[in-house]
Amino acid sequence: MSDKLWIFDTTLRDGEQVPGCQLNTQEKIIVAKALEDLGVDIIEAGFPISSPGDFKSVEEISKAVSNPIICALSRAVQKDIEVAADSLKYAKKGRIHTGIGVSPEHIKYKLRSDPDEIIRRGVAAVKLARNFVDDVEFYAEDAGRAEHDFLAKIIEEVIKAGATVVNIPDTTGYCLPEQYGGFISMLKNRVPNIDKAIISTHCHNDLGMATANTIAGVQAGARQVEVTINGIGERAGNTSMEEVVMAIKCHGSIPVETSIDTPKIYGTSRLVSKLMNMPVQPNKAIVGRNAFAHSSGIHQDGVLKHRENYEIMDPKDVGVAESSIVLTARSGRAALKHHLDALGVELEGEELREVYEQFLLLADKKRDIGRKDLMSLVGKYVSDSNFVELISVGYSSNGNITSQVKLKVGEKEYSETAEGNGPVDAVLKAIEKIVEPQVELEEFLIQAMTAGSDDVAKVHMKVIKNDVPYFGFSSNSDIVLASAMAFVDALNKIPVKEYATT
Ligand SMILES: CC(=O)SCCNC(=O)CCNC(=O)[C@H](O)C(C)(C)COP(=O)(O)OP(=O)(O)OC[C@H]1O[C@@H](n2cnc3c(N)ncnc32)[C@H](O)[C@@H]1OP(=O)(O)O
Ligand SMILES: CC(C)C(=O)C(=O)O
Repeated sequence: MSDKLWIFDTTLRDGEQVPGCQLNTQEKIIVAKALEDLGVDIIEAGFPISSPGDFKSVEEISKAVSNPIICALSRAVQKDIEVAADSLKYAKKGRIHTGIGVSPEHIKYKLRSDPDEIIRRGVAAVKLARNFVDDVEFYAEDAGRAEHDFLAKIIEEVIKAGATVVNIPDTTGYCLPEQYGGFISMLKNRVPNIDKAIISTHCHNDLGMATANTIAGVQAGARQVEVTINGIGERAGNTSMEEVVMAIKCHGSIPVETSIDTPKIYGTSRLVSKLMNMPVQPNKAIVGRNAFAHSSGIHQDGVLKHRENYEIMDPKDVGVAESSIVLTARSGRAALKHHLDALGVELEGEELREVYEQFLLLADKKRDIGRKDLMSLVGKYVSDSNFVELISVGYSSNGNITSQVKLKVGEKEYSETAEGNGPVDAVLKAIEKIVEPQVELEEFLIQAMTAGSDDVAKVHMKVIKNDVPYFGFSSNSDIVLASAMAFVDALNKIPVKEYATT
């Protein structure tokens, strides 16, 4: 039987401490609802004493969200705790998170205090918070640099005072996994009443150890993890939720389970990144753009033969539709063939080898090769199916723009007219009317080849039919005609049998 691992999300508190990432109340509510939907157990919604805006956000999140516990942060200061309690008045389940620094540095230089006084203030803070809520979490700030004896003592005392969760933060991101796990084991072994509280991890990433330390903490007995989406947070950030959740999911040997609905991870990551205006680094584990992108030949061949050769998790499990095979100068024939097949160009043997040689010459010059490049490489191999034939294209403007299009589909000729917000739109709409069942136009790119007004327009188009993408290309000095030709080119890539109902 696995234990429950409580997921405490602090994206809206520690995550929001990232310079330039502050959110307004409405944006915080959007994130809080997404976190609820994702399945987090506790949302740390803010530090209410810090500003009227943060107070309001905690209040509004308490109203907007019903399943997770809503947590408000405070120092071990009477006013902070009273204000935190007030901000939680609408929460169905509210928690006050209070605490104080416990390392020699914090006690001496930050708080200008002594160990006995720190224990007294910690205990008083927990007792005061318990007057307002039953759920009180105590943080032993900078526990990662604390002395074991003192940490064990203060944790014992705050549990006696009523703390239901004890948080052991590696505030400065200093610990190595063995050391951090050692703190948790030490507390489990030495604090007589430790089983009366849940031990929580809160790790910072200053040495890139946040996830490793959190996992070490869980392996040593912590049953709550404090995490943020995309690992955002003060300085180098916090432990990233997606990493911890997926590490646990991938390693059945860690005897805990979470309530996170993992296919919602990617969407939540994008939402937070967009609202906080904070791009996700491309190589970020789980949610980075390249997390499931394979760019070198040996890996691509391996993935194409059997995905698990190079993937330890299914991208769908975290909400990424599929892995991608990116064509670069390090790609091999397997990857090239994979992309050509997707374009409907089936090459083998000598033909494939010939195109591969050309591909490498191009790939050495360009960083990555797109579909347009491929189409120009294989132009002579593309079958020129003319199932759909463009006979004529015209349009008139009389206030409204109306197109007239004549197409031959199979053996039959069709004429259609359509209105649009410009000639290109009107012409494409008329073609869409003729070509049943409908295709969906997903990408449409017009590029000028030179800079003159007599320029030739290059058009690239992607249409979707039955979830399969088809690409069309053309060039002409008449933009409207070039667009119609690219559309028809894409339609001709669709297998003829798909037009059976026409
Ligand atoms: C580890 C964490 O606390 S992470 C959260 C960090 N987040 C924030 O700091 C954002 C919110 N903070 C704020 O808005 C402000 O700092 C406030 C409202 C809390 C305090 O503002 P001010 O009263 O102007 O104090 P200031 O920020 O300059 O200094 C912090 C004071 O709190 C004290 N303090 C710091 N942590 C604690 C604590 N956990 N318990 C008690 N006192 C503390 C410091 O020693 C310092 O006191 P001093 O002025 O007597 O030396
Ligand atoms: C408030 C505490 C939990 C904190 O953010 C830290 O120690 O890093």
